[in-house]
Amino acid sequence: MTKVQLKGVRKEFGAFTAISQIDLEIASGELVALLGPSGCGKTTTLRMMAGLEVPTLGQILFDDEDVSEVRVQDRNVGMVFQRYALFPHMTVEKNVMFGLKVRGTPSDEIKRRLEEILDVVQLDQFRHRFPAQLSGGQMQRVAIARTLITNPSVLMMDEPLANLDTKLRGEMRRFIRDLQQRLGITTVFVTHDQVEAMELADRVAVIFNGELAQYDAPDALYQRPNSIEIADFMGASNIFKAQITGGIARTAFGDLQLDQTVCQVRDGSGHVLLRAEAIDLLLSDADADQNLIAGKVTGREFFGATVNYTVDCNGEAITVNEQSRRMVDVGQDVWLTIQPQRIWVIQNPV
Ligand SMILES: Nc1ncnc2c1ncn2[C@@H]1O[C@H](COP(=O)(O)OP(=O)(O)OP(=O)(O)O)[C@@H](O)[C@H]1O
Repeated sequence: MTKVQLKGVRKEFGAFTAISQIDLEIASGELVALLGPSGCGKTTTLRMMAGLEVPTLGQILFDDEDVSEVRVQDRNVGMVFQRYALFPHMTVEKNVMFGLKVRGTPSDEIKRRLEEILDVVQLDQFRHRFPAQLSGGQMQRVAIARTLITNPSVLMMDEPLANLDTKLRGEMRRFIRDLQQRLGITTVFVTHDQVEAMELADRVAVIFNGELAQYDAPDALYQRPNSIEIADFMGASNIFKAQITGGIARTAFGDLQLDQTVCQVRDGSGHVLLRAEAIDLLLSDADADQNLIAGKVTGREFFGATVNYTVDCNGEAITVNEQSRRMVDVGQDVWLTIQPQRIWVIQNPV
């Protein structure tokens, strides 16, 4: 298990700066997702960790040792890409063994590792098949096995599930998470999918425009984003302007009592973030005595297990998400309520 650190890392391609400066520490055995929109610099960051790109400035350390100048083949990292890059003319087991063969590993050692790894990735029954005879998920498991058999100290995955359909992606996420936890291998995973990052990672590094915008555990990132851009990127639908005065947020639809142990606010302007699933929708105002907002349902989207309501509250459209145990009709007058500790405030800089 290896600890990975990036210290003041910058990457320029000619006159273009892809990464302005990144400091990041990945603990030994941790799974970290690099998350961000297309072109933000995720792959460049991963490639620098792997040794496929040399940083223009800064250092990359593996277990406190500077590896910035160490070549990719000497860094002992395992790479898995979106495209599986399997050898089409080789069977599963030949593909998996390939890395050890070219290293000249003794054949009995290769055989022992092969059995171990085919068992780990549950590919034993497919060992004599060719890549064309496998599903996308199976091919990706071969690609992972081929990397793991070389015993890398760090596993690096660049959008490995991007080619798979939604259901298979879900299965593969659980597979990768299980595998990573069983092996305890330090893993860096590039994705532009927020849900994937949150489901898989111990911590998520959000990269915007070549900078680390936030580095946190998934729940912290989701509940307590440190900017509106991050809140938006993490799928928040209810972000409203507010004026903060004495622990109260004044909004266009009314005053909201805040919990100052959750967000230490000072007086000034900013935005409140109300998670759609944290809001209760009431048909009468008798059930709540604080943070009560009057409104009218103007839209309903049914997703099966859950339903989204759009509620007009004094001209602001608030989204409420609840389980679809009941259905509230469009046009119905309602009240919304939210507990102070579920409100997050993003303040404008002074
Ligand atoms: N070899 C290169 N030469 C010049 N510019 C490059 C090179 N590699 C990457 N870039 C640029 O650096 C920026 C970051 O690219 P990178 O591939 O790291 O982004 P990304 O976040 O992984 O995006 P995506 O999700 O689309 O793969 C992009 O603007 C890209 O065009």
